[in-house]
Amino acid sequence: SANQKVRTGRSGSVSSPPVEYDNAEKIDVNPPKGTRDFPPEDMRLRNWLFQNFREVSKQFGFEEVDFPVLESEALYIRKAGEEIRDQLYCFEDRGNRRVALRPELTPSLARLVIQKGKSVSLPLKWFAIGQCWRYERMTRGRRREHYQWNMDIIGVPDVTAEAELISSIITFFKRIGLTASDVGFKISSRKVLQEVLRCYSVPENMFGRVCIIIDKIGKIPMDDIRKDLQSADMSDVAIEELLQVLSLKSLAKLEEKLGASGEALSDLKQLFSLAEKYGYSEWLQFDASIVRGLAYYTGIVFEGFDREGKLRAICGGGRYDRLLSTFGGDDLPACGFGFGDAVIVELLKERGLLPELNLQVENIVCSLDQELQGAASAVATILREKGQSVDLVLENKPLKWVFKRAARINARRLILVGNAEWQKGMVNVKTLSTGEQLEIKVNELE
Ligand SMILES: CC(=O)Nc1cnc2ccccc2c1
Repeated sequence: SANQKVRTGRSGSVSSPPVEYDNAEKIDVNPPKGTRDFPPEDMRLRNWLFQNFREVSKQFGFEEVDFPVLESEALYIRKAGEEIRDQLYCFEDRGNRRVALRPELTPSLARLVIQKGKSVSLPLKWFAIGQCWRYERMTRGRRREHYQWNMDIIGVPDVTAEAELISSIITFFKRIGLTASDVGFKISSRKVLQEVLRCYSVPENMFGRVCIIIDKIGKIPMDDIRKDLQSADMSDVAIEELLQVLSLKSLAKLEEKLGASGEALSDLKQLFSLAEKYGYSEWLQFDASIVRGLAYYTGIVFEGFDREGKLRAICGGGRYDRLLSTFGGDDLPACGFGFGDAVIVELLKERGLLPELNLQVENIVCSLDQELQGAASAVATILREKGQSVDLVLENKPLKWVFKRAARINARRLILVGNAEWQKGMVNVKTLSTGEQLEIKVNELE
């Protein structure tokens, strides 16, 4: 804008020092493209969602962890052609470091596990709720940030860990009113893919890339999928065989295809039998086409979906036994999931399950004349020290205004501090729902 003195700072990608804004111009009061504010009513819903995430995590014995939203870009540079890489919110900071706003939480968790090294006893059961970022050309008008709930188990090689993680998500779904007829989980294992690729002697280092290509099935035309697979050194025969295996929806059919000896089948059989014991079999189905879009998964993968098929995946996760060594650490068996804050809210809206969350203040306290303002604040303090919430009227307002505010903030009681009563050490307490009015000694307020 005219008032903005553009400094002839250094050009290029190095982030330039802030420019001077002359605030005579009106600033844009909307948040940056693709981001959201959380005014009170939205913040109540977000807090309700996160409270449920937290309580389930606690119920499963997980400890909360957190990491910086800003990480070294190096954490996310994987060469498998992931979408998350194309959309990395990365830049060079003023110390010329390549940094990125985190697109996911798992790499930070892996970094912290390596940093903690031998000083932590396994298994680790950690959870985090954090804002994640992507930089998309706004042509797609999609959001550039969302919050993710992550739960990870580090140090357990068996599928008992995956079974426990799925159980925690089902517990969450049940808490917010969703049942197995609303949502389900598609389960597979990347070892299915691995066993097929080995049959056709596709080099191991193509594994991550092939997974990312397969994850695009249903999102881009099949011809492009085939072309991408050819560019990943796969023969046409191997491609057709792979696509055939990926269309399988029963473990019996998979066994016919791969034989009973592979790890893929034994992992899946064990997981489905554990599901039986947990009592959540009806929530799961085998679906060989599920690979998930992150290169580092190595075993079981799963995603939560809405059975009406209108929405994108609700959550997703899997085993990633090799991630730590890609950061130079010693490998540890690991599995986890990410659960975003967007699709779940769309689903709850669809199902009419959004909770009614109103501001609720117990008391509104106001003085009936100027010189009693101090008395009113003393009454507010007494109530607060008893653990009650108080909205103290801070200006000299007419009673009509006070009643209107009391209704808007949904106060249970109106406490009026008036001269005559105050002389007797009393206040006037009005229960707003019934209109009942009492004179009560200040020190008998509860
Ligand atoms: C539906 C939605 O908001 N998705 C979303 C929004 N922001 C992200 C940011 C980083 C990574 C994934 C993201 C995914």
